[in-house]
Amino acid sequence: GVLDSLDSSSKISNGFPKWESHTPGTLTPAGPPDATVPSRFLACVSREETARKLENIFGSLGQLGSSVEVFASKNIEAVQNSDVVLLCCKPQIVHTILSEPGMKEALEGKLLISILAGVTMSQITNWVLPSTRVVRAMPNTPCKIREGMTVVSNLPPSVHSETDRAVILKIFSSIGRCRFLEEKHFDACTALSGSGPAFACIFMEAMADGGVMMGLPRAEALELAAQTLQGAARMVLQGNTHPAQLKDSVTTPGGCTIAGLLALEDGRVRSTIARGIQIATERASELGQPAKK
Ligand SMILES: NC(=O)C1=CN([C@@H]2O[C@H](COP(=O)(O)OP(=O)(O)OC[C@H]3O[C@@H](n4cnc5c(N)ncnc54)[C@H](OP(=O)(O)O)[C@@H]3O)[C@@H](O)[C@H]2O)C=CC1
Ligand SMILES: O=C(O)[C@@H]1CCC=N1
Repeated sequence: GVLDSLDSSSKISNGFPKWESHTPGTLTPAGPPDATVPSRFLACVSREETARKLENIFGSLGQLGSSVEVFASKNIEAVQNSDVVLLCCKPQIVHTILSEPGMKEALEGKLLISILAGVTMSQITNWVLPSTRVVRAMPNTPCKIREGMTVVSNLPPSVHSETDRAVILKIFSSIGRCRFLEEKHFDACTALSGSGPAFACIFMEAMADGGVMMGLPRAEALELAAQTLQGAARMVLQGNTHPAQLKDSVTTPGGCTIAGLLALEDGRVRSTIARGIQIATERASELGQPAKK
């Protein structure tokens, strides 16, 4: 089911929020119609060429794909015909898009969800009319296979209805996990889960390289590395197990795991990774902001 109990007030034990088991759903309604499940999707791009590409992709998706209409350079028309608008352009051009003549009016009274890194709610709120309900979300690329992690900014009850919350959860928990957090954490979330797949892939590639160095064929080395990372991650998420516990349970006294762990620690692996998140967070905070002189 959806993770609607996972707001910032969820209980923490042993450093872990209490996770509910979560099977990502789909946006295709089963049973009676549900007002919180979008039934029509309008995808906006700027170029005809991209529009054709998207049409081919959606065309190959069968029933779900056929509910998507692609618009090239027709943002106003698409927004006029929508209840919920997902803003997914590059941070540098958001102001241009929101300043298109007629855009403010087209967005009046609507839910506007921005996935832009670094662009704050207050910036977006300043570019739209007061009746537009602005929300920030930070998804990541595993959303493509419904294994995403999306963080959504907390919804103040004075602005958002239960329907907004339900719509947001339907959208993002259909493509992975979804959690609400305060906006002040967004740059860190952008670095950790938004950029995180890239960091995880570097680690995965390095593990595979180590296997190749020791004579494993490349393809098998990569399979072993990827499935091992997936398995460890699932043990953490499904078992509410702390990574340190998992690590200790693999580590036989005097065995090979501790030998490998010490070599990694000599390379300052943990502080290097943690600093990577710190630097990416700092960079995220600069995106969508005026360039410093
Ligand atoms: N990549 C990631 O993992 C994540 C990215 N984000 C955020 O998502 C956003 C998009 O990033 P990314 O997907 O990499 O960027 P892309 O360049 O791949 O996508 C941007 C899209 O915006 C369209 N576009 C550009 N100008 C306009 C316009 N004037 N009107 C309508 N559509 C337009 C482009 O269409 P066309 O190709 O036709 O020009 C393109 O389809 C960024 O703000 C980023 O911060 C957030 C979370 C994760
Ligand atoms: O690198 C970026 O700016 C975007 C935001 C999060 C992931 N990619």
